[in-house]
Amino acid sequence: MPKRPWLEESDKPSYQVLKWIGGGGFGQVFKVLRNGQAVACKQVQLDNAEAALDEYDHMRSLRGAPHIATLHDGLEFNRKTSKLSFFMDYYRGKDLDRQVQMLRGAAERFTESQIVEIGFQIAVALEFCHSKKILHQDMKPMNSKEKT
Ligand SMILES: Nc1ncnc2c1ncn2[C@@H]1O[C@H](COP(=O)(O)OP(=O)(O)OP(=O)(O)O)[C@@H](O)[C@H]1O
Repeated sequence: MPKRPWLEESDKPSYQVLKWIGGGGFGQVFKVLRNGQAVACKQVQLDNAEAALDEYDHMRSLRGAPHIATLHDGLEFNRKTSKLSFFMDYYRGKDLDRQVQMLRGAAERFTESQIVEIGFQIAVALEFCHSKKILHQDMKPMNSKEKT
């Protein structure tokens, strides 16, 4: 397990899972209650520890970036489940993929000004990443959420 000074090892998580949000091959995202606050928790298996630590480091350097979820302090490794967890601001609402599906189902579409606003926000966020020499590499509608 690669060492990081801020890595906390424990048998007992510091949070309570409220619901599963989604996930891909690499990790799963949950809405959790931590320190009395609802936050998003990304959980990754130990096999993907290097990638998870990289994502954590990148998110640390993106703190304060416009339109990017802010990372919270604390990276936890649970010895019992062999899972790494890190935390960020939780965004309610549907991801862009789901919104498009719903609009399509109702034979509707985003308006031109909505498309411009969404595209602009994504471009601003990516520009910030690039200014920190970070490439997203997995930009897709499912990874974009509406701020409600
Ligand atoms: N901070 C957050 N608040 C609310 N929902 C989130 C947050 N971060 C991610 N999600 C949602 O959780 C789901 C999974 O996110 P994740 O970033 O793990 O996606 P992925 O890229 O598909 O997975 P992987 O990185 O494992 O390939 C997506 O639907 C995403 O919109």
